[in-house]
Order: sequence, then structure tokens, then C-alpha cells
Amino acid sequence: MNAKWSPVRFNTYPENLAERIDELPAVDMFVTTADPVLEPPLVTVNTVLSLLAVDYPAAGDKLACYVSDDGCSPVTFYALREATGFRPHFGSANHKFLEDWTIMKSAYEKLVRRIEDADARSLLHHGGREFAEFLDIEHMNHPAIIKILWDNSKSRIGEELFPRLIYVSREKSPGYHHHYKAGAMNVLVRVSAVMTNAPIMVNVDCDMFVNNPKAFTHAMCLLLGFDDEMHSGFVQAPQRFYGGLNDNPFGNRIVPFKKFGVGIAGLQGCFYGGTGCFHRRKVIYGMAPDSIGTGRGVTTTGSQSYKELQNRYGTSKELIESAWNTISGNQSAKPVANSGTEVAKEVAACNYEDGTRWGQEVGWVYGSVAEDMLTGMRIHAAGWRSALMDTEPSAFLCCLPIGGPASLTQFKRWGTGLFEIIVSKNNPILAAMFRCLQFRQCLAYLMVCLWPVKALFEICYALLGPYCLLTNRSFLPKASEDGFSIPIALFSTHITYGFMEFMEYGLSARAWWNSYRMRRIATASAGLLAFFIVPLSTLGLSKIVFEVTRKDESTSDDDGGSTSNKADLGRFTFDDSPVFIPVTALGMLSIVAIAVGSWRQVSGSTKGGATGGGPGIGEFMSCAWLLLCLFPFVRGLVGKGSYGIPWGVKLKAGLLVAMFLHFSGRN
Ligand SMILES: O=c1ccn([C@@H]2O[C@H](COP(=O)(O)OP(=O)(O)O[C@H]3O[C@H](CO)[C@@H](O)[C@H](O)[C@H]3O)[C@@H](O)[C@H]2O)c(=O)[nH]1
Ligand SMILES: [Mn+2]
Repeated sequence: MNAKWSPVRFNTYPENLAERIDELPAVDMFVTTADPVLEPPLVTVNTVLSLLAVDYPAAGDKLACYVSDDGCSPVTFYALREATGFRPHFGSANHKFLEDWTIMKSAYEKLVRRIEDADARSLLHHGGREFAEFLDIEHMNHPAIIKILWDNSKSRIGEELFPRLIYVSREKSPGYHHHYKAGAMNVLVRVSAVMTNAPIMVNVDCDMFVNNPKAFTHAMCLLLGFDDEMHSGFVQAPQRFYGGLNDNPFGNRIVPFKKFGVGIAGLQGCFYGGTGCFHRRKVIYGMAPDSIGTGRGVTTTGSQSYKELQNRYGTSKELIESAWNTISGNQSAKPVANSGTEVAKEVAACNYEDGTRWGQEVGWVYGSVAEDMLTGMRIHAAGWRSALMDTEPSAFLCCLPIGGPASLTQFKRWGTGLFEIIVSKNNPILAAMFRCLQFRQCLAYLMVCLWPVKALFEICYALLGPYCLLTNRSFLPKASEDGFSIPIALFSTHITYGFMEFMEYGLSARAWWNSYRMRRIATASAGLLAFFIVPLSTLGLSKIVFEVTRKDESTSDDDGGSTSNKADLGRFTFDDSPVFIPVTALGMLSIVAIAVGSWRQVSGSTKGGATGGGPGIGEFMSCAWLLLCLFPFVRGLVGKGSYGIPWGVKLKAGLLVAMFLHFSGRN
């Protein structure tokens, strides 16, 4: 309620920028990809092409696109290089669009075929000099590879300028933690600092393409439009998805967050969602808003402050100069190392961050696999607000994970990451007490970050029903008692409220149900696991890794998938991941409980229950409701192939159920 109480919407009118068109700032665009198998190079190329084609004044000069490839894949590199060949079609796309449509389409189809046919081995051996650096390397142990795929100096006179495109694969070494996406983002920030140093940066995941060609100008409205910059430390576009399945079968389209998003926009501002977000470079460099206090430690010039800058940003002369230009507001200065990649490689090295503030007060913050939440919170804690940019059509679209394993792995990562924030020194309570995080914003962060803790309570509630049926007890008033109306009223208000919210957004009842039950499933599986993993990892007993979500191209509309195919895709799938154990156990348990409870009713042995305290309609209903929510798992118990729960999981779940039966039978 705190989060939804004061909704705010920002409307943007890019046409009002027309007079200031020459003043529009340069934008560095960042794309991250990590695994050529889970994230097909074609997906990345589509994203990059959409960024390069964005409608922005003097785009060729002001935009530069940096692609970080943590997979260090020659195929990704090849795909991007081929994509630059698509360049001539861009100029024409803007002018005589229709005539050139067919030419462009066939060029694109050729590009797709080339990328799909590419294979790493033959590229390495027959691809020429450009691939030499990829030869004989391990993807977790290699020097930095940085290649300028398109540089404006290559443009011929008279040719329309085309944004720069730079391929970055940072150095990796077994001795250094690479901090997953946050680490990749920080390298991109530094590499771009010494190459183009644009005051604004936008970052997207490799599967998130630009859907509204005017997206950047809309964002500028919010970045330039406030009297005080403080109101838009960053500008976030809400996550929207393309294609996808009907009615959100895996619940990852988190609909209640629509209202939540607009709600917190009215507090200190929307959360940073990790993708589709415009950042001010100086905010990322750890600056506080001018109206709050200048420069947080880096205000003066002279040798002393040079040392300070070095301690913060590292030893590269070029980077320090560029950072100094950024924090002192000297945007007109040209980037320092415009040519060559030597300096860029220096700042992309593993050991560059040693002894600096990168990953703490500077750049994307380390210490959570939900680096987006953590980094956004650091920015809010510095006193910035953020603005939500909701354009029509949506600025960016990304793809949704499909199937049980991919969805629950994603939920598990979020849960772990969020809980990591709570147990770290960067938690929202401390930020509200000692820094500039507002109280209500802190509550909103807590509500989200405490989700794994909520899982523990939710599991206990879920177990109450089965426990009562099994042990012939009750926890709810009997239907004949007056008190019975209280749980009924609570339950139906809760359900009706959630349902109405979906109706308000014009969604189907089915979508509501899918989302509702998927939240129960995700909490009891991914949330619960996250709750246990984080303390274990703090004790050093387990290791948290960022598991990249598989990007399925088949979710796109143009696949032409038949309806039955889509229905199949919407069916829950399983694998042998431990994330499935708790819910499988819960499903089995409720079946056993209902069986035992009904048998007792039928055989009339309830009379033996302690002073008529046996289960009533309430307990049966909660068990049945639980079973209904877990229906995909009940179906999975008997399903075949990937639609069936593997025996290993069933066995472990069975063991848990047996343990529960044993202990509940004891008293
Ligand atoms: O070591 C890594 C791991 C991941 N990534 C990139 O990080 C992005 C996000 O990963 P993905 O598996 O797609 O995660 P999602 O669950 O789809 O991402 C959501 O949640 C993440 C935090 O958990 C945020 O970083 C994302 O922006 C947000 O979209 C992708 O572009 C990856 O290529 C890297 O660059 N390096
Ligand atoms: Mn993603």
C-alpha cells in the first residue's frame, strides 16, 4: 500500500526538443551478452541493429554502441562484423522506406543465414587475421579483446554517418572474480570513457531491442526536462515483452508490478531494472546531485585530488582525465584516446579495479546477482531520484523465458540477489539511516528484497492445512462458528483485489490465475531456496553464480507457431534441478493429506479427535486451494519426458514428505 499510494506518470513531448536539437547529448549504448548458446548471436545482432537504427539527431556522430561479450565467442564477433555490412540500408530506411523495403528484407535474410551458418571452428581457421586473437583461448581465461567494428573515420565523404560499433571481451583470469554482469558493465563504462565518453549511457540486455525509434528523444525529455537534474538520476523504461505465450503461463510478466512501478515513481523513483535504462555518466561515477552537495570527495584540483581520483577510478591517465571531464561537467572536451584500443585494453584488464572504488561507490555495485536493484539503490541513496519513461509504443521489448526450469532459475537468481542485498552492508535500512534513501522508498525496497524471507512464512502457512488434515486438528474456526467469516473475508478480499488489478489492465482471468499460482510456486521453490542459499554462501558453504537465462527465439511472433504448439510451450516443464523439490513435496503432501482427511471423514474416525477439534471445511479448503495452485506439479507427477518430474526429484520430495509425516505423527 505504501508503494501504490502516490502514483506518478511522466508524459514526454519530444517535439518540444526541436529547438534544442543541437544541444542533445551524445549517448553511449551498452549491450551485454555472456553465452553464445543460451543467447544466440542472432538475438544480440538484432538488438544491436535496432540500437544503431535509432532515430536520434546526428546519430552517426553522437551514438556509439559497445557490445560486451563474456562468452568471448568468435561467432558473436563474426555476427556483429557482418551486421556492420547492413549499414548502407540504414540511410535508405529513413528516406524512401517502402521502395527499399524488399532490398533491405532480402539483405537481412542473407545476414541471418550467414550468422546461423557460422561455426566457430571454421571461423578460427579460415576466418582470417581478425580471428587470430580468439584462437586457442579459454573463455574464462584470456586477455582482453577489443575491436572497433565500425569507426566513423571509415565513412566516405557524403556518406551518412553510422554510429560506432565496438566489440569488447574483457580480460578473464581464474584468479579474479569477474562479477558477472556488473563486472561487464563496469568494463563497458571504462572502455567507453576512453573512447567516446558520452555523458549519457543506455544499457540493454542482448535480448532487448528498441521498439520505439524515438525512444532516445523521449528519454532526453526526462533527462533534460526537469529544472533540477536531481529528479532524473536515471530514466528507466518498464520491461515489456515481445511475442510470448498467451496469458503468461510462467508468471514472469510481473503484472502487479505495473501498479507498483507507477507507485514508486511517485516516491523517490522507479527501481533500476537492469535493462532499458538511461544513466547519467556522472551518477554512475558516484556523484551526488548538485543540490545535495558537490562532488562527494572529488571536488578540488591539484596533486592531492589527482591521487584521490586515482584511488577512485584507477591508474589509467586517460581514464582519470576523462572521468575528471565528466565530474567537472566539462562535456565539450574530446575523448582522450579516440584511436586505437591500447588504452581500452588497459582499462578492461582484470586487475584494473584492484584498490579502486569500482564496484562500490563507482559503477555497477558488486555483491549481488541482482546488481540492478543494488546499483539503483546506491543511486537513490546518493540522493538522486529516477524517472519512469512509459512511451507508446513501448521503448524496448525483450523476450520471456519459457518452461519451468528457465523461469524458476530466473526467479531463484532474483531471490538470491535480493536477499544478498538485505544481508549486505548495502541494505536499504542502513541506506535510509545514514544516507539519502527516503523512508518510503526504503520500505518499497524492503518489500521486494524480503521476498525470500516471505517464502519461509508462506511455506509454513501452506503446511498448516495438510498438517491439520493429517493429525486431525484444526487451525481455522468451524463453519458453524461466527469467526468463520473472518478468514473467508480476508481470503476473498485478497483474491478479489488481485483479480481487479488484472481487470483494470485489460488482462484475462486466465492471466490472473497463471500469475497468481506462479507466484505461489515461485515463492515456495525459488524463494525458499534463495532463503537458504544466501546464508550458506555467507558462511562459504555454497557459491552463488549468475545463471544466464536462455533466450528462446521461438517466442517471437514471426515464428508462425501453430496454436497447439503454443499451448505445448505453455505447459510446465521440469528438469532435475533442486528448485523443483520443495513444491513437488508440497504437492505430494497435500494429496496425501486430502486422502487421509477424507478417509477419516468417511470412516467416521474423526470422533476420536481431541474434543471435536478435528479439521473442518476451512482446512479442507486450504488444502484443496494449495493443490489447485500446484496443479502444474501434480500434472508433472504423472507427466512424461520433460513434462514429467524426474525420478530423482520425486524421490527426494518423497523423502521430505515421509519426514514430515513422521514428525507430525509424533505428537
Ligand atoms: O556473467 C555474465 C552474466 C550475464 N551477463 C548479461 O546479463 C544480462 C542479463 O542476464 P539474463 O540471464 O538475461 O537475466 P534476466 O533474468 O533476463 O535479467 C534480469 O535480471 C538481471 C539481474 O538478475 C538483470 O541484470 C537484467 O538486466 C534483468 O533483465 C544478459 O544480457 C547477459 O548476457 C553478462 O554480461 N555476464
Ligand atoms: Mn533477460
